[in-house]
Amino acid sequence: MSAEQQTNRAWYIGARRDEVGEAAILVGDPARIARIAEHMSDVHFVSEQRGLKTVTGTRGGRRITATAFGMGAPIATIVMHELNALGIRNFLRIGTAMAVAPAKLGDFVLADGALRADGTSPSYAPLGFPAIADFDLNLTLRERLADSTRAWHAGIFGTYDGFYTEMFALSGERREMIDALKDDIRRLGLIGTDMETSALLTAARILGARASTLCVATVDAATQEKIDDALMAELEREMFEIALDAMQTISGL
Ligand SMILES: O=P(O)(O)O[C@H]1O[C@H](CO)[C@@H](O)[C@H]1O
Ligand SMILES: O=c1cc[nH]c(=O)[nH]1
Repeated sequence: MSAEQQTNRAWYIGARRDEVGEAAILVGDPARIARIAEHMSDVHFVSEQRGLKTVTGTRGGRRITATAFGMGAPIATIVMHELNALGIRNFLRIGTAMAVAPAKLGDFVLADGALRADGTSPSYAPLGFPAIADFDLNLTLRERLADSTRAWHAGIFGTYDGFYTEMFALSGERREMIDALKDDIRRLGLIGTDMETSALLTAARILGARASTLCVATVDAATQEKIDDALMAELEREMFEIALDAMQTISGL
């Protein structure tokens, strides 16, 4: 696919071309930007616009940008699209996902692809078009994950727009509907669910970029149990290291 039109300053994230690096890490939570910056040197924080925070820093001699999109596929793809228009061709989303057995709370889950139940990816390509992660990037991530002491799983994610209607039930009535969806998810052998991966993988292919998703499994799909904050903080630091190592290694496109 050909690359999208290029720009020197992105509309929503507000970054100029000289403020971004050669690869990008996309996070949801804006609080992760200051924390990932601690894992890089020579950091530059881009002026925040619309709550979209961006930092660029050096890791292993490469400039890497991290931007926080907040939540959900529409804004995640806007951020990817704008960084791509600034010249970035390598993307990794890192964050959290709901775990589907055999993945357990605290495991890493790597998306080889994703079921497209999001509403944004059809604006990039029809539903028959697969949402597949970049093979080289995932090989690099697999090698790095193999060196970690944590359990990890690679497989297909499911990406959904409705957090309280498709993933996490607050009421008993919703719980029954969501449990029925979870039965399908288990039958299909998905390893995790989130709100962005299928849109990002589809958009990246169309934009001529490579992309993948690496998450910590933070909510158990069957029980709705959540990971505790101390373990999450530890896993987040490990996830930053794995992601930055992979993005400093991967090159080209
Ligand atoms: O990966 P993080 O930023 O934690 O985000 C995850 O949590 C949010 C709510 O489900 C969604 O954006 C989802 O993908
Ligand atoms: O339950 C969860 C946890 C993280 N991310 C999601 O999209 N869902």
